[in-house]
Amino acid sequence: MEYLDTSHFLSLPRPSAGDFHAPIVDTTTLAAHDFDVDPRTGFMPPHPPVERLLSLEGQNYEHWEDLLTQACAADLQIADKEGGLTLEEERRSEQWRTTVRMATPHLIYNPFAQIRASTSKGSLCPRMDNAFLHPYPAHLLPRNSHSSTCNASALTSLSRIAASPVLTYSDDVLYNWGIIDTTNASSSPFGTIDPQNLRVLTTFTSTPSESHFYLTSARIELIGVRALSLMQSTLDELFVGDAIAVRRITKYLNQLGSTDVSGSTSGRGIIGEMETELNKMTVGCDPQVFYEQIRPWFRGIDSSERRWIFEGIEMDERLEEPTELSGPSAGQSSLIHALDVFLGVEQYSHSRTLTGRSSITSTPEDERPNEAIPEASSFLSRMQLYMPRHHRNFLTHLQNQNTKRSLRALVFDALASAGISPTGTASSSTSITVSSNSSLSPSSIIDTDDALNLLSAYNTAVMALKKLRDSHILIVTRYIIGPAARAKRSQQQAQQDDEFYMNAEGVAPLRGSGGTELAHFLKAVRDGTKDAVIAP
Ligand code: HEM
Repeated sequence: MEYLDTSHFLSLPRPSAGDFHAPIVDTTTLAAHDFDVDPRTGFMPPHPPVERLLSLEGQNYEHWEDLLTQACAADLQIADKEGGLTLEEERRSEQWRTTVRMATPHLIYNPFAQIRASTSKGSLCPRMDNAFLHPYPAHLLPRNSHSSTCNASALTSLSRIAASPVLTYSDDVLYNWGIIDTTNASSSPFGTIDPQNLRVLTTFTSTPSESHFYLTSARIELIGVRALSLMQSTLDELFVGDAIAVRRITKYLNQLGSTDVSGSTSGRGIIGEMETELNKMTVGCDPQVFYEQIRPWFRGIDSSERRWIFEGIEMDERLEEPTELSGPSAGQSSLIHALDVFLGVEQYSHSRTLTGRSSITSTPEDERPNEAIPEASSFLSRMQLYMPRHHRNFLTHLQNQNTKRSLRALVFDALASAGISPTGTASSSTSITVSSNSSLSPSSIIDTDDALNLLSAYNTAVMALKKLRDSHILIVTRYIIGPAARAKRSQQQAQQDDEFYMNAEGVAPLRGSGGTELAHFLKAVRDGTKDAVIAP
């Protein structure tokens, strides 16, 4: 590279974790691996994450691993569990915290190295934070608050790269798996990892329900690999933008969303397969176990009832108390967001106004911290902070592609080209006036059938996504809203009709681990998805 001028784009450094906020143009190629998206495993790493990180770049992580192993062995319990902690449980959790306090001043935690290793190992420190935090009994807490063990250097560095010091979806799902039968590691018909051959590495509760909860998401990620591949093919065809491209894109969209697809393993489109897998949550994850034992471990600052305290923060004046720390949520999955962006649905489903937070709870403007992404960001933008950096870049890239050549614009342009207005009225002339910024190539003429087929395939894919969200709402109802309502109104008979709870009055707004007022938020996202359907 020495012969290139320093201002040549190939000479520009690739943005590193530390340069996240630096104004450097990302000149990396558009190859999938630059975004840590593997053609066989998508957002999951192609190889099983290392189970025990001993050292990385000359730094020893064995002590951190030991502390985590000790936390698992101590069978730590959530402090505000039903009936509270027993004295023995309290003693065990305090003993472990003391070990952490004594050890951490001597342990170096380098989040930069950790994040570079993220494709092979989920972050240790965030999982430790949650283990430190949630078993803390109220009467032992300073100022009756939670406390976190994130040390000074970790907080400084993490805030610079806008990564979360608490647990994220990628820690729980993307980098928290191993293979059950290693002789059968790639037996999937699609040449990816067999979704049924996965096991979970670390859980908080050691319950099969918690493992099943993570594995369901992991399996959905693996099904989604084929969706990513169709997106890639569609983007290639969008670049061509002629009549053949329109027909090919129609085929790809049918594979994505149709209910009757030849060659599909389930007879459903890929989004339908993802929905089927989502519904299998009920097969191995018990709603009551989830609500009472698992979910409390996922609380973030914005879904906690108690304020968090960051031990040691006062020892470094450069540190600011984080205000944006949501708990892990599949809302942090890049896959569903990618589908939203690709289909051009996100402007409806995740509009800027859809923050997931009520006006009552949002921080007044003059008290807002100076963050890269402001408090009033949409849920989608906020959740991107919790994604691995390359995946976040992938979504940004997809969004940038949309401003140049969007699938949704192609549907409108193909209809216009065929003389059909999106409201269904055929124009008197079938001649085409291709505007200079049309998604179609200048000499392309799209006939009526092709345009209508494209419209139908597009709408079907959007409706498949809406249907996935319908099922998700039912899952959330079964796993959170129902148990919460039952807990609150235990004297009343459990209501059979799940949808009832979504509409029930008098039930205080429940918060998701992403900090949203979940019932209102999820319905708004689902309805927004439906609004993206283009009327034929
Ligand atoms: C027991 C299972 C599940 C529960 C209880 C649950 C709960 C929630 C909640 C409460 C939210 C609102 C955001 C927040 O505050 O966290 C949410 C959002 C979300 N969840 Fe789940 N979830 C579950 C499983 C899944 C799975 C397996 C997926 C993968 C497809 C998923 C995908 C999403 C997405 C994409 C969002 C963002 C909203 C949207 O775009 O529709 N969830 N989830």
